Amino acid sequence: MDVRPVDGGVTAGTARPPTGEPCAAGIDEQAVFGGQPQAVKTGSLAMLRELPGAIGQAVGLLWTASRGLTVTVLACQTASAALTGLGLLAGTRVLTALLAGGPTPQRITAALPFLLLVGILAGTRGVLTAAVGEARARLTPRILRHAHDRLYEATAAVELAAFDDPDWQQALSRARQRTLPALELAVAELLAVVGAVAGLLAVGGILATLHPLLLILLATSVVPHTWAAMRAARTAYTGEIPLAALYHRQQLIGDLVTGRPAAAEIRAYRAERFVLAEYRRWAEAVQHQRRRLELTRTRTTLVGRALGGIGVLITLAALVVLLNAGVMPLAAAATAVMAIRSGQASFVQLATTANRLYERGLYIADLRRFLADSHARPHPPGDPMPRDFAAIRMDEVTFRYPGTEKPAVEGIDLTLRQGETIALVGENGSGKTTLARLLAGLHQPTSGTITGGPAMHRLTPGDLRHLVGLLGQEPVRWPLSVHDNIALGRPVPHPSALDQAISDAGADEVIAALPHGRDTLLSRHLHGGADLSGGQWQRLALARALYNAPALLICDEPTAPLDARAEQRAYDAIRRHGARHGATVVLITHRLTSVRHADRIYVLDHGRLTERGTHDELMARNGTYAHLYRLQTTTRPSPLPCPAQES
Ligand SMILES: Nc1ncnc2c1ncn2[C@@H]1O[C@H](COP(=O)(O)OP(=O)(O)OP(=O)(O)O)[C@@H](O)[C@H]1O
Repeated sequence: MDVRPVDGGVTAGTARPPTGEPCAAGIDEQAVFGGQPQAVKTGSLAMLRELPGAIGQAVGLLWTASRGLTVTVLACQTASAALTGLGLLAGTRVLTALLAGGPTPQRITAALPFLLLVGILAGTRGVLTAAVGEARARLTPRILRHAHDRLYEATAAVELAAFDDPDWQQALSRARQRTLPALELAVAELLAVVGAVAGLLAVGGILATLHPLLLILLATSVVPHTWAAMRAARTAYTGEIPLAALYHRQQLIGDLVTGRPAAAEIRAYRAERFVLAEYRRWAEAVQHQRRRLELTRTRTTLVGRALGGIGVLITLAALVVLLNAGVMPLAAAATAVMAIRSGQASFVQLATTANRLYERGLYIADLRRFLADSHARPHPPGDPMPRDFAAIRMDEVTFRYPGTEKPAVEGIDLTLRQGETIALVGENGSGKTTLARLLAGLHQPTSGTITGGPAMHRLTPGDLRHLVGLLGQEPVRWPLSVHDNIALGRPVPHPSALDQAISDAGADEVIAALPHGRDTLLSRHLHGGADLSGGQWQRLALARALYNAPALLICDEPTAPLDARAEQRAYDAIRRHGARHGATVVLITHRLTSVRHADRIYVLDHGRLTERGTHDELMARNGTYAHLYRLQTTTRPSPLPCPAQES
């Protein structure tokens, strides 16, 4: 029994593709295919055991998509196979009539009704096949839509921490890349399995009626074909795991070569030859793997066909013996030959498609596991918080990202009062963004408590949207209209909210220059769309953060891409927002001249709060803050006047 992985990786022991040859020169297979995949049994016995479950899953999917169409499609497929059997029986009657004694016109006349029946059966079968095709064409998009819906719904509802969990990320990528395409194929394969089983039953019935020995002859002739078909299908599946991983790498590089984001840098660094060489390396590995798979498949099929030929010879010889012995009439023998050939085709179809359907079942089970895992990690719901809050208090808060040992922030004690402006400063990686996300309730502490504030675990997502505005370092560039980029589907808090947010953020100048104003689509990939510079996007993002008049405004490096005038205007807007709405502002920036008038400044070092106080207190203390501040103000001039200096 084979034990194979199914999640895009292979175990160290099975890292090599099926032939056991190396993957391709210069490619580290372990690095490509992954580390600790989950092993799944895909041997023949396992397949036979698990197949009913896989069929049940596929039928369940069809049933969910449409009960009526499911019944139609399965009934038509079964009826179509039954008609094949009836056609064979009618054919026997035609042959019997034609081979009987008497004048030819009389024999033809006797055969005519059966000939007509053969024609009618063939025609009806054609209609049923068309009906199956039609029902399938209507079912498949429904199934895909349903599965996509559930995947996106579960992903949108999952807690933020899941995105930092490599296991969840891998499961998501597997579900998107492999399960969804597999669903479409599973529908076709389920129908093929049903058709093959019904066809086999019909053929088996006919052969048993003609002579029970014919059933054994059928089995003799199909075993080699069936073995080859199953083996080829399994080879394809196991070989596609490394192939998918290699193809993914090829695509990543291919996207860099053909995509706009990397185009300038590739040219500036003269990296054209390097990226092309890298692309070719992966493309060659993909080609190599494909060739190997094809070779194995061809060899297996050849062996199967050769052995199948021997089986057919044995069958024919046995039929001749039966004829000679007078056990079977000639017409029955001719029908037996046709029935055996039809049975062979059904067997091979059954072996191939059942094997594939089982494999699709593995992918579908992946999706189910992913959905279950995602549903187990929802945005924690809770009691709605009042729109205003008196304070947010953190006690001994520690947070570790999933799969990491070292805490990103550790032992944080901090109280943030309504209407205050605080600043988080510290070197790269010291934990500022993580702490801000904890304050916003986007992460839950690994240990310690956050109370009194708009922590997401105590709020529904809808409540949170009223409380927190988040202006990040790299705001999302939604390929939507300017209006939607700012409002993001949130209800209008007051009639002039949009105008005010746009004007406060300095986005009015940006919008004025766009061809369709607020209706302009912001993506050059869309017809009639426009794109913005980094600073212009940032102004829209500030408008997005201010739009809903949040009680807690978190600004993480809000002005890095802005020009001096826009930076000044942005800080003015943030300050004005705090004053107008009594909002609390958390400011994260490396430009220390911008934070000196904050109510309190917190200094983070390796995830711990090491200093806290006003600018003057921290300067007097002469610690890290004072050192960093002097470094900035003495070695290079401040890029702009401190916004607070003006007020
Ligand atoms: N998604 C993540 N998964 C694992 N570790 C992370 C993740 N994001 C951040 N970290 C780690 O957490 C620590 C704190 O990161 P954080 O982004 O909070 O720092 P920061 O002070 O905001 O840095 P910067 O000034 O560079 O923006 C860093 O050591 C970082 O490597």
